[in-house]
Order: sequence, then structure tokens, then C-alpha cells
Amino acid sequence: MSDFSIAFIGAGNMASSIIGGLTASGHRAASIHAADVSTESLEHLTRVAPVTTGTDNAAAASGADVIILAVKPQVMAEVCASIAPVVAESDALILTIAAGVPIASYQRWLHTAAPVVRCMPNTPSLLGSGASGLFASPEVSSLQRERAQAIMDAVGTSVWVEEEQQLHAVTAVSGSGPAYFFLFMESMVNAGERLGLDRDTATALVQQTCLGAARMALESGVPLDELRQRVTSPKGTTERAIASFEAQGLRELVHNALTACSARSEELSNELG
Ligand SMILES: NC(=O)C1=CN([C@@H]2O[C@H](COP(=O)(O)OP(=O)(O)OC[C@H]3O[C@@H](n4cnc5c(N)ncnc54)[C@H](O)[C@@H]3O)[C@@H](O)[C@H]2O)C=CC1
Ligand SMILES: O=C(O)[C@@H]1CCC=N1
Repeated sequence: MSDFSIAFIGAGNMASSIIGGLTASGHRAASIHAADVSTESLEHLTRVAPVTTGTDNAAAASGADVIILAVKPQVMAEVCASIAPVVAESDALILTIAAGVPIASYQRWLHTAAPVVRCMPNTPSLLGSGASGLFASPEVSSLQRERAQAIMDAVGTSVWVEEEQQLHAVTAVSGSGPAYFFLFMESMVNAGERLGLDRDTATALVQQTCLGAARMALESGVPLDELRQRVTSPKGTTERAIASFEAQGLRELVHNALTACSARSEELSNELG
């Protein structure tokens, strides 16, 4: 599994994180090639791992088993045009991490029904703690699915969805999700300050509480509602806070926010499609 060759088109933040994760998990740097228009991005990447780099997208993609498209959605059409002649001559898997661009657009820009896996990652991938949703076009083989999963598992965990449309929900839950937790943490820090803590103390307590709660949710095997109830002593302090959240409609607020996010993801797909 670790010997297949990978070409990255775009060598920015996400590409260097994935490459860092891949090489840390045993993938040979010699079988990874990266192309970028920016020599600065390429220089930064070679400090992460000794991969082959260049500014010619088609040269990097040539001979690769997996071509990872790690550029912004706005330049995707141009990038696909640059590699289309190579893709036409190969059976490489196209793995794209760009938000919003539908599979039909890649196949149109590449002028072929290439096997495409769309991935919606999130920013904690930069630390190896990402959560990614994956969707495969019908042309993707089982070996290619395994390879796509192995690549994204190098920077966190990944789940497959059965329908491309479900990537809108993945975007609403995990793609944009880190921002919701940051907002909640900001709100807790501000509340802690107003209750008399200095900002640094409130920040340290909030950060560690968030990490601890996430680890309990992940590692205890106990359902979320039970974990919450274990903190909530009858007639105690937590009960008052939870009652306040519930009375002010926190669950409905969250539902509305994720619905708005998913709807925007659909709008963007229509614009980029
Ligand atoms: N769901 C999320 O929160 C996240 C999604 N993403 C997606 O991942 C993709 C990459 O994001 P980042 O790595 O953060 O962006 P970045 O801006 O760090 O890297 C993109 C790279 O593409 C290069 N590039 C631009 N035009 C090019 C061309 N024609 N040929 C070759 N390279 C070219 C740029 O020079 C740059 O180095 C984006 O599509 C983004 O939407 C990334 C991070 C998180
Ligand atoms: O906000 C956005 O549009 C992108 C997609 C998911 C996370 N960031």
C-alpha cells in the first residue's frame, strides 16, 4: 500500500500537511511529486519532506497512481486543463480536496470519465487531527478507494458517504465545524472574563476543557448525553447552565446554523459546477 506514487498539484498548507502525515506513516518521499506555480510553496514543502518538486503540473502528474488536486476551487478548471493530456493517457485516481466543485465538473474539464474521489477535509488536518468526508465516483476501483482512505487517514480520520449530495452535510458538520467550536470557546473565554478571571487564565481553562471533553467523547465509549449527565449533579451548578442553554434554544440555533451552512455549500457547488 505504501509504494504507490502520488502527485500533488498545489503544494500549499493542505498538501504539505498531507505529505507530512504520509511520510510520517511510512510512505516513501521518493514516490511523491509536487507541482506548484509558487516556488516559495515548493521550498516550504521540501522542508517538510524530501519530495520531488517542480512548476510543471503535467510533468508531476505523469506516471502517478493518484493525482491529488490541492488548489483553490477558483483555479481548478485551469489546473485540470494543465493535466488533462496526462489523465487521458492514464488510469490514475483523481483525489480532490477542493470545497464545492462537483465531480461532473472535473470530468468535463479533464475531457474523460476519470475516477474521482472528492474529499471534504477540515483544518485540524494540519495537525494530524482532521476529519474528512469522502465520496467516490462510480469509476473508482476498490484499490483506489483504499488508497484515498489511506492518504486522508494520514492526517486524521475519514468517513465515506454514499451520495455526492451528502458532502454538503459533511461540510456543515466537520468541514466548517472547527469554526463553531472556536466561536463557542471564544464565548466561554469572554464569559469567564466577565465573571472575574483574567483572559489568559480563562483561555487556558477553556482550551483544556475543550480538549478533555473531546477526548472523553472519543475515548470513553460513553454516549454524549450520558457524558453530559455525569457532569450534571442534581440541583447542582451545571444543571442551571444547561437549563439556560435549553431554554434559549441552543439545539435549534445549531440546527439552523448547520442548515444555512449546507445551503451555502449547495449554492457554491452550483456556481462552481
Ligand atoms: N474544509 C476546509 O476547511 C479546508 C479545505 N481546504 C481546501 O483545500 C484546498 C487547498 O487549500 P490550502 O492548501 O489551504 O491552500 P493554499 O493556498 O495554501 O495552497 C494552494 C496552492 O495552490 C497553488 N496554485 C495556485 N494556482 C496553481 C496552479 N495553476 N497550478 C499549481 N498550483 C497552483 C498556490 O500557489 C498554493 O501554493 C482548497 O481547495 C481548499 O478549499 C483546505 C483546508 C481546509
Ligand atoms: O468556509 C468555507 O467555505 C470552507 C469550506 C469548509 C471550510 N471552509
